[in-house]
Amino acid sequence: MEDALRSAEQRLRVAGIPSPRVDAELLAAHLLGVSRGRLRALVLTGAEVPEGFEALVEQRAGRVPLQHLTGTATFRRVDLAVGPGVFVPRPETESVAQLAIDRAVQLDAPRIVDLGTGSGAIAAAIADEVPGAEVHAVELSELALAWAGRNLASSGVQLTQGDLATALPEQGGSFDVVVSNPPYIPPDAVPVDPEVADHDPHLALYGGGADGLDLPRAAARTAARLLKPGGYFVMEHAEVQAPAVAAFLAGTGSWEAVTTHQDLTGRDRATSAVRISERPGGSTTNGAGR
Ligand SMILES: C[S@@+](CC[C@H](N)C(=O)[O-])C[C@H]1O[C@@H](n2cnc3c(N)ncnc32)[C@H](O)[C@@H]1O
Repeated sequence: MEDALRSAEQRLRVAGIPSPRVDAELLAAHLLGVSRGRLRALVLTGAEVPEGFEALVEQRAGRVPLQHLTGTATFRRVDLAVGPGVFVPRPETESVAQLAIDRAVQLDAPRIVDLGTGSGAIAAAIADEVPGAEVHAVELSELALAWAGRNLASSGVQLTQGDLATALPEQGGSFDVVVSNPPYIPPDAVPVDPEVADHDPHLALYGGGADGLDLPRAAARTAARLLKPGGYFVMEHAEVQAPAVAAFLAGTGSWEAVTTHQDLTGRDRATSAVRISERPGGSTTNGAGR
């Protein structure tokens, strides 16, 4: 098998795959139904290359996402089924989920909503890691909803089809945490990687407006509507959008403690804020007596 893995690695390198050896091993492991660690042990024993391996390598060389070929994406501690029609969850979003989890675990029976849930990644991770949480997830796309339905079936997460701009109209002021990784790419910023440009749904990528921030602004408005005073909002965005996101949150008068957060590579990829309650006279308080 080592020879086949080497030639697959070479084929994938030429095709521009950033991690050719890892991808080759993961494809072989997928076909054999074993972990990558177990695959390495099998390689040492001289095991045969699995049937169908070259065909999968060719598809990967054609820049079909690895996760579409294996049918799985791992997000924090959960394995999610993914494929055509749904956004493949990204490692940087794990840090956004972490922020929501860190807040939620401090609360008794917190109510949390994930706006634009896609595969259900953030909602599933929160349900997995926050005992006693009531988790909701909202998604507009029929195709993504089907994947999320499958991934969230045994999680207890309440999945709703709807627009994040108008989501959960009966539940205003009742959530402790709102988390979102909304579409945020500006219309003129076409993704470079074919895996993204050709395989992630456009509905998952483009945020609307010249700056790509129409949907993030809508998510923030919805978060302000859904959160209790003192509730926590955290949202992913592009690095260059961090100042604009902080500015529009600070400018609404609905938020305090607006904070930019870095991902694991040190880039400004998320912003959080705490909901202030509105008093009749227009002044605000976070509900904590200040
Ligand atoms: C960038 S993807 C993130 C998916 C998932 N939360 C994740 O982090 O992997 C954005 C998601 O928002 C959904 N979406 C786009 N517009 C929406 C809208 N107006 N209302 C609700 N969901 C929307 C897309 O279909 C997509 O699943």
